[in-house]
Amino acid sequence: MANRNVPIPRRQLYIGGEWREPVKKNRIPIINPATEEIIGDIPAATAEDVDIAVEAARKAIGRDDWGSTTGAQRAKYLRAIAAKVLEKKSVLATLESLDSGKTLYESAADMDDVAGCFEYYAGLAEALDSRRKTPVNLNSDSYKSYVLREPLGVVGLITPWNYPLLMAIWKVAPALAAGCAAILKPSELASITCLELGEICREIGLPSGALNILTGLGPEAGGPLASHPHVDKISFTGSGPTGSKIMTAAAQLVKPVSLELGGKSPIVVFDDIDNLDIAAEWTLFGIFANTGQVCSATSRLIVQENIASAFMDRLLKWTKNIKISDPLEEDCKLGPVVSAGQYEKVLKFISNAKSEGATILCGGERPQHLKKGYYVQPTIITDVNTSMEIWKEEVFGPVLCVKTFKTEEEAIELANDTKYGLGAAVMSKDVKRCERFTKAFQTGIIWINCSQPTFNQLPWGGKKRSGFGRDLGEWGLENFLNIKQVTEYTSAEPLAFYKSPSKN
Ligand SMILES: NC(=O)C1=CN([C@@H]2O[C@H](COP(=O)(O)OP(=O)(O)OC[C@H]3O[C@@H](n4cnc5c(N)ncnc54)[C@H](O)[C@@H]3O)[C@@H](O)[C@H]2O)C=CC1
Ligand SMILES: C[N+](C)(C)CCCC(=O)O
Ligand code: NA
Repeated sequence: MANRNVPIPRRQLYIGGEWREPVKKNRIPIINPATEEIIGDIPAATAEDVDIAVEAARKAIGRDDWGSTTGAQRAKYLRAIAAKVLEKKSVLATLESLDSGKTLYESAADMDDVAGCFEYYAGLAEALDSRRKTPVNLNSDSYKSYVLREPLGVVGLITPWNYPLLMAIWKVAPALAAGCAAILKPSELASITCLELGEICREIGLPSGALNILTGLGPEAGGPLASHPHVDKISFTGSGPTGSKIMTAAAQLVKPVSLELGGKSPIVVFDDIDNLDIAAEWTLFGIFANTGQVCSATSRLIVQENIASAFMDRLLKWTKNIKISDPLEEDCKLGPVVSAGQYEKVLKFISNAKSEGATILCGGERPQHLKKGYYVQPTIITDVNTSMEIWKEEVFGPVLCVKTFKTEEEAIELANDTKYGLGAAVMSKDVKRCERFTKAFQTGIIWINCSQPTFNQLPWGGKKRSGFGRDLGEWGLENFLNIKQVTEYTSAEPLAFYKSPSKN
């Protein structure tokens, strides 16, 4: 077992390059979901602190040490942060697991991804220097033009608890690469590693105010950020209802938002797959990785009828093999869900499915051997119909629901039978069929013969109620740029639109 005695640092808000006590001095307890124990606390920001942080961010943009940097200069900061994250990887990963219940293996992988994301956007920041000013040919003798890509300004980044540091970095790295000054508001359920990012920024000497970190409750800290008149954009990842509130607040000021909001993604398995075990493992990974707390989790299995019984048999055998334990134990593959609230919510979804007539094929309860902690067994639910809650609503827990199909048309209809549109997976060795599904799936992310692999280079986001806008890739950077056209009149001739007074 990893060292669970890693001390939990007691931090303040990170504003203007310094640790600063919240104006109202409130703090929120940190709960370890594996033990239900309070292991520390985080500062709770309110509107007063948001004002101070926005001011610090605006100052940073006005100062040469941040506001006049080239992409290449900012890339140096991003690379220094990446190196620090790797240097502190083992402590950061342990803190992430203690705070969120994520398995240590997954937390460590997240820290590699965090460093990789900073490195990736360091490259894009450098490349931005040659793209900063693009001449545009107007086919005109009288006008000359160019287009500038500039930092958008002060941006608010509101992020969830399921990948606490990684989801923050998907926004922080491109925002800093673009030259924005950012205010990060992580989830109150898991903020430790985001506060440690503040310490890293201090250590590497990131110019003050370029990144500010405000922990606190959603309505008290996130709300004032979303409605702040001097915040130029909000980028949000989290639940649909909160996304809707943020969009409403931002709409009052016509503030742009990008929203990445959950899903109910399908995985369609065809009878032509060569290997049931390979497909079964991807299906498992698609719903039980991170204990199912993944916005893109493929939580609806749609399997061809003639292989359904064989496939479900394999799936059950694989599921029985998942080690459920304290997330710091070696080989743990399923930890607790993040909080008491999430635990109650997941169990309620399961009991509602039962009362609506579905069958709990496996799991559905707390594991016998774990008396404390917010643990839920990996759960597979069959005899599901499309009017059931379990088919329609995002559980955000280790719960897979299953339906069978006969024809391709039926599979597509089932796959798209959702208000969400984030991800979708198809498992088949028929290349043409996979192409047909790629076109038919109404989502922003398509996985063929896999589920969940994610790369910094690729756009991440959805359609329908899964939101709009894209994180990652060049699209992630564009989120934080203002496109400015500059047009110059170069002719010596007058405009000659009005009657000239000199001719009176
Ligand atoms: N799509 C995704 O990646 C995620 C989906 N969820 C889903 O959402 C459900 C609820 O989880 P929560 O932690 O409550 O998610 P949430 O969407 O409420 O929280 C996400 C972030 O928004 C902030 N927030 C909350 N209310 C706000 C407001 N009025 N104004 C501004 N910011 C606000 C939170 O403090 C947090 O930083 C989960 O059970 C899960 O189903 C949760 C986290 C991530
Ligand atoms: C793809 N993965 C699992 C690394 C990240 C998913 C992001 C999310 O849940 O919002
Ligand atoms: Na926690």
